[in-house]
Amino acid sequence: MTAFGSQSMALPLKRVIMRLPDRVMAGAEPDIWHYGPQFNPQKASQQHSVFADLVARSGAEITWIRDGNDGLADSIFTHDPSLVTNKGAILLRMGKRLREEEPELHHETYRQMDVPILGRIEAPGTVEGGDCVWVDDKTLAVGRGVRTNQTGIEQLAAILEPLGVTVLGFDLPLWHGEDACLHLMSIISPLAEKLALVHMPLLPAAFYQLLKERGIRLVAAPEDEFAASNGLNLNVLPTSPYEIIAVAGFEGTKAAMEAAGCKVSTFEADALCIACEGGPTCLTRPVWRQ
Ligand SMILES: NC(=O)NCCC[C@H](N)C(=O)O
Repeated sequence: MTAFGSQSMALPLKRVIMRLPDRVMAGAEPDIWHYGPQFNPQKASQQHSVFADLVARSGAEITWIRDGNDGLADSIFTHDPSLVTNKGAILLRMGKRLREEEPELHHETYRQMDVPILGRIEAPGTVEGGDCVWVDDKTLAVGRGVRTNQTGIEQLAAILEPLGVTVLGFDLPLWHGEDACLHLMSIISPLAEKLALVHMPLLPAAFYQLLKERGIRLVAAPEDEFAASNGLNLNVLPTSPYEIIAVAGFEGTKAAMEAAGCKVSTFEADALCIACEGGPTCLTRPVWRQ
């Protein structure tokens, strides 16, 4: 069995699931997928390859989902179709209909890795991984919005209850509408156990209060960079506490993380992340953090 277990957002990343964009994004129609004008599949592939090198150089092992011509362009955002706990993986159910086949790809990958399946979200429930944030190893915050609904949150809570994990739902705003992607992870990225980068204006107030109560220090990302990046300045990946991978070009956000003690590596991602509404966190499904 492959080692697994991940009830933290920032412990050293040992293994992730990723998917190559080269074939699955090749024919993607931006209007169908809600991708922006910077979308360019060849450039996206090159940028993904630079990002994958950064992940590999951090010491994390990458398990690749099988490549193919299935046209599931968003399946490169492997953070979303499943969640991994210390007792196994949970197959989620996507709120974006174009993504509904993706949890089965993850199922196949976990079978190959011999990672047990702890449970799955069933219709009419929906939960996307980008809406799930481990506040600590016994508390999972979940954003209730366009992608994740109340039924899904209740199913997730029932699956996690035997592990002693409390699931807390927080309402997200509609922001840019139901076709756009706004996950809870679009407005917070943990940087270390007690440190997180946030876009303060969109944080659910009760979630903000919970973070404060738990002693988590919040680093506010510059608001103009959030607007300029479509929120992707904030979607950063800790490969270890204080070791961060971020999208290039957002110097204020980088400086804010550095001032909080982080070491930040960047990669160009206009055609990949900014165009397709998913950043470094979204491109990885952590399977093992320890
Ligand atoms: N966790 C994330 O924020 N994932 C980003 C997913 C982007 C993808 N284009 C989507 O709309 O689902």
